[in-house]
This record gives sequence, C-alpha cells and structure tokens, in this order.
Amino acid sequence: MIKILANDGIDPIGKKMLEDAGFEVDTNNIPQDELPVKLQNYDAITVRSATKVRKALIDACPNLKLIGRGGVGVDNIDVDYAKEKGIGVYNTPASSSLSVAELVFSHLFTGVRFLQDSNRKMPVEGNTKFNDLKKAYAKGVELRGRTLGIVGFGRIGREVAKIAIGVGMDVIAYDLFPFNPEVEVVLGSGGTKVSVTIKTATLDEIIKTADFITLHTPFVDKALLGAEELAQTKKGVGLVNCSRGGLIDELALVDALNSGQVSFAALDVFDNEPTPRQEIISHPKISLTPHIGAATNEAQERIGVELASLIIGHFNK
Ligand SMILES: O=C(O)[C@H](O)COP(=O)(O)O
Repeated sequence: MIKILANDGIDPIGKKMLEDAGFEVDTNNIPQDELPVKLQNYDAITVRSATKVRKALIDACPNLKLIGRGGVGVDNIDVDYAKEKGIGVYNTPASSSLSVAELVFSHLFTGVRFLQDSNRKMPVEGNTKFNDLKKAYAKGVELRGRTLGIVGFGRIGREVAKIAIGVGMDVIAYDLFPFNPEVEVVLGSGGTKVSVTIKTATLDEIIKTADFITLHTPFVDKALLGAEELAQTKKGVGLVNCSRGGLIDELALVDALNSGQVSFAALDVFDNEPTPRQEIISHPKISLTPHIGAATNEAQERIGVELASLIIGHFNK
C-alpha cells in the first residue's frame, strides 16, 4: 500500500479521496530535523510552505516517489533535484488565487483606513478616550479612482485586478512575460460578465506612478523593491506583499515608512519565516498576517482535491 505523509496537513476531502483510492495517509507535523528518519517509511510527502524538502532530505529517503505541494510556490522544494532522482513533484497553482486576492484587498482596505494601527491602539487606550485629536492619525483615503500597480500578472494578479476594477480603481500591470490585458469581471454572484482591458506598464512605470503596489511574482533573490526603488515611488504609496518574503527589502521598507515615503505596508510574507524581525512586527504602519493567503476553507478544499487527484494520477499511471 502506498503511504503518504501529509506533513503540513491536507483538507479532509482530499484525504478521503486518497484513502478511497487505496492509499494510507498520515496527517502529521513532524519537525524538520526528524524528517530524514521518519520520512523513510513513506512513498510520498505533501507539504505546504512550512516543511522544506531539500536535497539532503531527498537523499535520506530513497523510497520517496512523489512530493506534493498543496499551494503555489515551490521554493521550499528542490524541484530540479527531485526530478533528476525520478521523483514526481506536483503543486496546485490555480486553487488559491481568489483567496490570496481577497487577502490583498483586506490589507489594502486595512492600510488606507489605518485598521492595523487602530487594532493596536484601542486595547491600550481604551474605548472611552477617543476624540477628534486622538483620531487624527486615522484620516485615510478612498481606493476608488486611485491607481493600483500589479507586479506579476499571473493567476493571482488577474484575480486582484478583477476586484480592483469592481472597487473602481485604475489598474496597471507588469509581468516578465507577455500577458493578456483583458480580464473578465463577473458582476454579482454568477451575474453578467464584462470584459475590461487593463493598462500594461513597465516595472519602472508602476514604481513611479502607482498609488498602491501589490506584488505577485515568485521568489527572486534580489528585492524588487529595495531602497533605490522605494525612493522613486509616489510619496505616500501603499505596498502589499502577499507573495514571497524577500521581494521588498524589509529594512529599506522600515526607513521608507518612517520617512513617510511609504504610507503603509501590508505583509503576509517575510524574510525570516516563521519568525519575522521585530522592526517589522512592531511597526504601526504595517498590517501583518502570518502567511495566510491560502488559508480559507474554499482554497484548502480545492487544494486538497487537486492534490489528491494529482497523486492518484501519478501512482495509477
Ligand atoms: O505558495 C502558496 O501557495 C502560498 O504561499 C500558501 O502557502 P501555505 O500553503 O503555506 O499556506
């Protein structure tokens, strides 16, 4: 019987699909340093972003035939090495796009209305003391009519664009690869479809002209927004990163927030996950979430089902 270790969990529906297909599935959270021994008993492992499947672990587990990533980013897996060894590597790139896009907008609305700061201040200052003077910090702006720059126009970037159009924002987008600028917006739940053409731009144009910038690229070694780029943004720009830590230089970001060059940042991902640096966690102008872009019932169910189908397909080839 094929044994699968679902180390960062798997949705119950996906688990049941695998069990119905005759696989044994252990849902567990085995610490990274114990995996080289414990994973030897399994034919396959599924992970989210927490568990790393690097060369050393692959070498320690000659029985391993499949690595499943329940999610989009595979930067926690040595994909090429695994494939060289004949191990199947699968991810679920389409399942969580909408959930991530909705988190981006949660953060955008949070940022422009200072919810992150209010959530920190109110428990400390009490709910009887707020007056016009104390509320002055929270004079925000509206999103409608403002320009959202989307860096990376893949599945998630496109979902973000659709919401932005619904909110009444102007969208400009950049991607390394050519892309279709038409997005289909559905009015209401299952309602009329409207095709909208968004404006394409260079990264430089986005940096210099957008009121808000949201990042949707895979992990890259060099920050897309470092000190130099942040200095060229529109004064008071708002930044959202629900993609990968490292895309914004965190220390340069803190400086830019302190100087007012950046009015707020919203981060779901960090340089040092799972322990982000203190300057970031405690900054009043940063809205924080702990890498939860894909953490919805819907996304996790879709991921579990897609992953289960891929695993079943692989072993039944
Ligand atoms: O790449 C992804 O799909 C996201 O970063 C989600 O990561 P998670 O599976 O750890 O929530």
